[in-house]
Amino acid sequence: MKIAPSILSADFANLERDVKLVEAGGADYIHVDVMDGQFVPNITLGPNIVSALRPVTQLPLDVHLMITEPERYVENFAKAGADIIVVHQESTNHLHRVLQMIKNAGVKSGVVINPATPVSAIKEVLEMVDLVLVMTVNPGFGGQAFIPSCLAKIEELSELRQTNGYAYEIEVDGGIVPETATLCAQAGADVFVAGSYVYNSEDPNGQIALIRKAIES
Ligand SMILES: O=C(CO)[C@@H](O)[C@H](O)COP(=O)(O)O
Ligand SMILES: [Fe+2]
Repeated sequence: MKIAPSILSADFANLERDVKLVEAGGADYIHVDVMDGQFVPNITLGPNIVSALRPVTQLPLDVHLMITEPERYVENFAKAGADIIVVHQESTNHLHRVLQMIKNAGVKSGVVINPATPVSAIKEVLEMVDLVLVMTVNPGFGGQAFIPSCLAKIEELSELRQTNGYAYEIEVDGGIVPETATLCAQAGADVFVAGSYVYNSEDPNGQIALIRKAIES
């Protein structure tokens, strides 16, 4: 079970401090939300922030691309120091090609589906990815409420993994707090992204410990 704090809710004027803080508190990945103002109605950061963060942490950088036609930028993010690059099924006409590009760049690849997208839409690429991300909110913003209908997709992905011997991790992102993390863990999730729950607190590492307790109990 892994916890991936999302820096979307960190203090952008103190990113180094906020990344080092959660690393010391037992985070497993640093989740980096990249938004382009087109695929989603918000703009965040680009490869230059990933390269600035690379030397400040030993943790894998889990880069969630919410951008149209990610094939235009995956190589830039790989060069910047991303360890895992995750692309939306809905963002490209060439999902297989972009996943191959990520692999060829020497980086782990992930595919992500929005709440309205079924698992069947990514069936053909499940054997080639290292991670499948199930959005449990509509992408674009932190602090939204968890959408319970997404749990069935986590169960489906968990069953498909077991039946076919696939190797992907199942990550969940959006509205993760101890209660929803427990439901996702029961459904088969392994990686838990949490932004506002961790960073909108006086004690981010206390919040990480509470999620850890919920998913490991
Ligand atoms: O990808 C996204 C939002 O699009 C996330 O990674 C958010 O950062 C999650 O925020 P919380 O729901 O945990 O506040
Ligand atoms: Fe994300």
